[in-house]
Amino acid sequence: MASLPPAAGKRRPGTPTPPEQLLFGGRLRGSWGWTTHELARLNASFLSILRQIPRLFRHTVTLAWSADPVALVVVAVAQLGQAAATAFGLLATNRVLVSLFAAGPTADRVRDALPSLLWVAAASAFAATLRAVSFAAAGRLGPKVERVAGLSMMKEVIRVEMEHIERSDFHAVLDSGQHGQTAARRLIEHTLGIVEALMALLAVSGVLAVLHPVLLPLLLAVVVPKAWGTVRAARRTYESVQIWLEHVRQQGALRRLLISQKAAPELRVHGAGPFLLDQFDRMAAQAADEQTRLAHLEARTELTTSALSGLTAGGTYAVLALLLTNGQLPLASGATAALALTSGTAGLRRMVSHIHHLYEQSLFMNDLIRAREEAKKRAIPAAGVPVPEPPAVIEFDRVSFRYPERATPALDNVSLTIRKGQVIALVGANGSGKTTLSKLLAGLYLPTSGAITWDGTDLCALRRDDVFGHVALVLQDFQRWPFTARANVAISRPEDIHDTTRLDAAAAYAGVDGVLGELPHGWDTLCEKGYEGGVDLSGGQWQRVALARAYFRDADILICDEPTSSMDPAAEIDAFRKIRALASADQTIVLVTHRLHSVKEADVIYVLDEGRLVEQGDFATLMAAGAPDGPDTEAPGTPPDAAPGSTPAGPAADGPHLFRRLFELQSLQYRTDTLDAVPTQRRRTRDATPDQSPAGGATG
Ligand SMILES: Nc1ncnc2c1ncn2[C@@H]1O[C@H](COP(=O)(O)OP(=O)(O)OP(=O)(O)O)[C@@H](O)[C@H]1O
Repeated sequence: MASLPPAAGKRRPGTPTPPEQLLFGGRLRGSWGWTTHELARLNASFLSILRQIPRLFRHTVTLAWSADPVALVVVAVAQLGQAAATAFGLLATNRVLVSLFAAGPTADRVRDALPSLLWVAAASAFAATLRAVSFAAAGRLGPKVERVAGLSMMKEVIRVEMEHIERSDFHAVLDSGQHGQTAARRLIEHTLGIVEALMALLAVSGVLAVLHPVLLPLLLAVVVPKAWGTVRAARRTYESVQIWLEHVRQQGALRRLLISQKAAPELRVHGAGPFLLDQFDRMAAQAADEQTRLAHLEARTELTTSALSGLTAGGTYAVLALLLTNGQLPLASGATAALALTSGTAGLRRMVSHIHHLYEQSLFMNDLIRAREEAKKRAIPAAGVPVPEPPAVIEFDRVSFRYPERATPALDNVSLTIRKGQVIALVGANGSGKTTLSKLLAGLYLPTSGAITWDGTDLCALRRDDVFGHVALVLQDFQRWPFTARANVAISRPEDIHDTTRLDAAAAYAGVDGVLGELPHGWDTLCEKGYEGGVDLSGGQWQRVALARAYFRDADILICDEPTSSMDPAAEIDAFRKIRALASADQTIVLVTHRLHSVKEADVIYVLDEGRLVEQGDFATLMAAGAPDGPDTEAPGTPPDAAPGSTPAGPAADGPHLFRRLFELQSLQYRTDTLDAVPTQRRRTRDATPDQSPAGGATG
């Protein structure tokens, strides 16, 4: 293992360490919106934080009220009661001391002090009971606030238009918002902490004011150095956390990779394991150095603040002594004041710390609110024209679509028609726009220009939930839900999740019944390796599960995007046969595929090229187009200079009559592969029997 780098020392923001630069190209900032808090937190002074307290306080109370008003009232009453009990307890303590310090025999003095002592005990028991009540109510409030805050955001997020979900700027806002969920709970904790400390402080201040007015500023004098120390240490820690944030993130990424199942083969065979471990070790050493640096600084600050605190406390007690010797304060009151000062300074210290944390958490909470509001603005409209029946005709009229942050359109002026019960095939080279077209058809995206109509009504005007209700999807990058087999299939129609008869039918349809039947817990087996009882499926088996899921949805329009790319040839033929069979049951099938042999039976094949629709027709028409003796069907998008009906010397994947060319290319490839396989086979046979080969005979 390579030697470790020298101690990291204090690191300037924005300077990546060598492993960060080597593996991640610098800092791993991504587009996480919450990184914007770095500056906010580093630049905010304690005074500016203090100024925001009323607003934060209002916000927290509103949130808590919406989560559990009863618990909030209980906490408030209990805290007021605690403050009153503390003040009463201190005054009763004062009376105890007055009795004890009075003249006369000790037995009499103790007897005199006894009733006040009982009041002290009662006040302390009352305060303890209220503390427990407040603690229990706050414990009830915290999770509820977290739930309300989280739900309020997620409820909006799951309805955001796809187009916005894919925008990096909006994603950053969502990412920030996620941190606000736990922040909501902490916000409550710190607000309650501040209230509790404030109440205690008010009680103590009241008592001190009653004893002697000069004692109040003394209370502040003791706590100021500690408050300064707390804020300084907290700010230093934040600064360090923020500056080293990416470092920690990268370390986390490396740690996950080192134990990842997916990375395991390359970690071993390519020797990536030791290399990454070395980088990880360097990063860990740098992080440890930073911790050491912080600990040293903290010790220094602690020493300084303790010294200052000691000095101010000394001064305070000197003033107290002066008051006592001058006779301005009775001895008993002096003792009570000492007790009150101790408890007051502890309360003040707690308050300073809570205020700082409250501010920090409020930044995250603000993000949650922003994410919620932004999501609401970008939501799929809930209203629209109802779509009770599946459409007889879906039309694309000069539809173009451009992804956000992309310069060129993914679909360019596409016009086509899909009729109920048809099998439609979308074909074309990689990136030609097939998946995009099928997502527009499903209502996931709306056209940038042009219109998609369902029986004459513009898709944009339809109630989108109804549109989705008529569609089932098997996407190329379908979700492998880390749930049970049951949930994986039934998630397309969750209301029927317990309908095992329908589940079995879906599994049989997709040809995955055998595999699922052998799972250790049947339908309730977890399809996620790495957890107890969890299993993993092969790529082809997962694809069948996705197909079963689409079947289980029982929708009128089935869109299958490369549904068989991981299946073996027999499974693929079987899957296509079954998918096509659905069309005869009045379902409309849209098949996106590169396997051109499997679209022979499609009613219409639409051929896309760089976002444009360049050909359309059934298989026979498309194959005949441009053939030497075939019809001279000029395809949409055929370049004007291309000679109609001309046949190039060999198959090529572009130019006019694209479908025929692609098909011939695939057939030729298949024939070449088959022919290549023969000599290979012969070679293998020959190698296996050297004695029959000439070489084998010569050496034998
Ligand atoms: N989510 C996205 N954001 C930005 N651009 C995208 C997105 N999805 C696709 N594209 C771009 O849009 C174009 C069309 O992509 P699309 O996935 O529709 O093609 P495709 O024909 O389905 O390709 P393939 O055969 O490889 O699946 C491509 O240039 C692609 O890079």
